[in-house]
Order: sequence, then structure tokens, then C-alpha cells
Amino acid sequence: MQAAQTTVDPAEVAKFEAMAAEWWDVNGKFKPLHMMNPCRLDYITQQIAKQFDRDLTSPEPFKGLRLLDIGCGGGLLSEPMARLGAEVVGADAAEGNIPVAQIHAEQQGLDIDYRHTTAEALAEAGEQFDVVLNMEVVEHVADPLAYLTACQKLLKPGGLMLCSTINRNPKSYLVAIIGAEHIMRWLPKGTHEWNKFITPGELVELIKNAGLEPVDRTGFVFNPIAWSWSLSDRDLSVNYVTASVKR
Ligand SMILES: C[S@@+](CC[C@H](N)C(=O)[O-])C[C@H]1O[C@@H](n2cnc3c(N)ncnc32)[C@H](O)[C@@H]1O
Repeated sequence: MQAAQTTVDPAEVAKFEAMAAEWWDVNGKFKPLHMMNPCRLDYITQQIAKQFDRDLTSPEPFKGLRLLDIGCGGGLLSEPMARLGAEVVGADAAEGNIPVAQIHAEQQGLDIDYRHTTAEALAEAGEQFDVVLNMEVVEHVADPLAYLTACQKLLKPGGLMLCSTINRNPKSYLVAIIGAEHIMRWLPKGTHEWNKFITPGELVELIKNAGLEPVDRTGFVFNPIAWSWSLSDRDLSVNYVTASVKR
């Protein structure tokens, strides 16, 4: 681990250390992320293509883009980004995630630079990226503003940050904690703390205070009848994502 770790919440990171071996088990403790992945990737690829004027029908549309997947976990998003041609750095504060991600990428024949480090340490080292993927991490850090400020520093001018998290309201308590952890048992009890969830209004303010310009917010909505996730520009009541740009 490199120098600064100010935004790391050790108790949160310990939860992910304990689950590291399960990242690629589609029916394991990360089942919700696997279920959300097609919907998340749809949003991520569309936003990157829009910002950098890329043709998603071309073979490697993200070639030439340097992308940081911060809080990469086992690499569920790093791998598809590498397949699309991006030069990917995957970074995570939980040390145990890194060999899991590295071994899986090697098995897939993908070249991804996985590192046990933090956004602050990468920013201190002067690293620069076209895209920062910041998916489902901000609700697990100790200081969201310091963390997002480090992410802002990591972007080149014109760079794009995609940041997803969970809204904080009675519905998100019922769905993301009671439903996902206690009833469906998709996640271990205690994975999420409701008071660390962030409303879209709060996240937009944090992003602005970190020095980025928010350009989009979209909901990830689960349909229990279709048993699938979709994007919504109206329903940000539980899971949602924001896009912001460094001017
Ligand atoms: C819910 S997982 C999301 C994984 C991945 N981004 C995805 O969406 O598939 C949260 C990840 O963030 C990592 N994490 C938590 N706090 C962090 C921090 N301050 N810096 C970097 N990674 C962190 C955890 O170890 C965990 O792997």
C-alpha cells in the first residue's frame, strides 16, 4: 500500500477482504453486482462513447483511453473495459481482491494493471486518466468529499467520472438492506450501512465541491417480474449513477 489512505474506512474494507474469493461466483456474495452488470455496462459504455466520440460498433472502441477502475473488487468492470480496448488500471484498498482479479484476468487473456492502492495515493503519484470508474465505492469510504476530490485530481481535463451508489430513503432501507441482505440473502448482513448511503442531491453537491461538473444522473432499476435491471431517467429511488466531467 502506498502512502496516503485518508479516505479508507478499515471496517468497510475488511468486509470486502473477507469476501474476496467470491468475486467471480455469479451465485455468490457478489450476485447483485453480477446481475446489475449488463445494465451498468450499457450506461458506462454509452457515456464513455459520448464523451470521447467513440463508435461502439468498432472492434476496440476505447483504444487509446486510459481508465481507472477505483474500488475494482475482482474486476467485474475492469475486464469488459479492457476487452473494449481501454488501458485499464484496477485499484482497490482491499489487498485480497488484487490476486483474485489478477488471476481471473490472466485466465481471460486480459492485460490489466491491478494495484493494491487508493485514489489518494494514485493522485499523489501524479497518475492521470481519461476515465475514472467509481462504481459502488463512495458509500464505503470514510470521507466521500476527500475521496471524490482525489478522483477529480486523477482525471485529465475533459476526463469523465462515472460514480454509482445507493440513495438514502425508507425505500432504499427496505430494498437494499432488508430485501437484499435479510430476505433474498444476496449479500451478507451488514454489507451496507444505510446511513452511509447518499442521496442524488448530496452526491451532485459533493461532485461539484470536488471540482467536477455533473452532466447526467440515471437510475438502475430492478424489475422483480422480469428479474432484470434497466436504466431509468426518472427512478433514482434506490440504485443510481452519475456522470461528471472535468472542465
Ligand atoms: C461494492 S464493491 C464494488 C466493486 C466494483 N467497483 C464493482 O462495482 O463491481 C466496493 C469495493 O470498493 C473497495 N473500497 C472500499 N473503500 C475503498 C477506498 N477508499 N479506496 C479504494 N477501494 C475501496 C472495496 O474493497 C470493494 O472492493
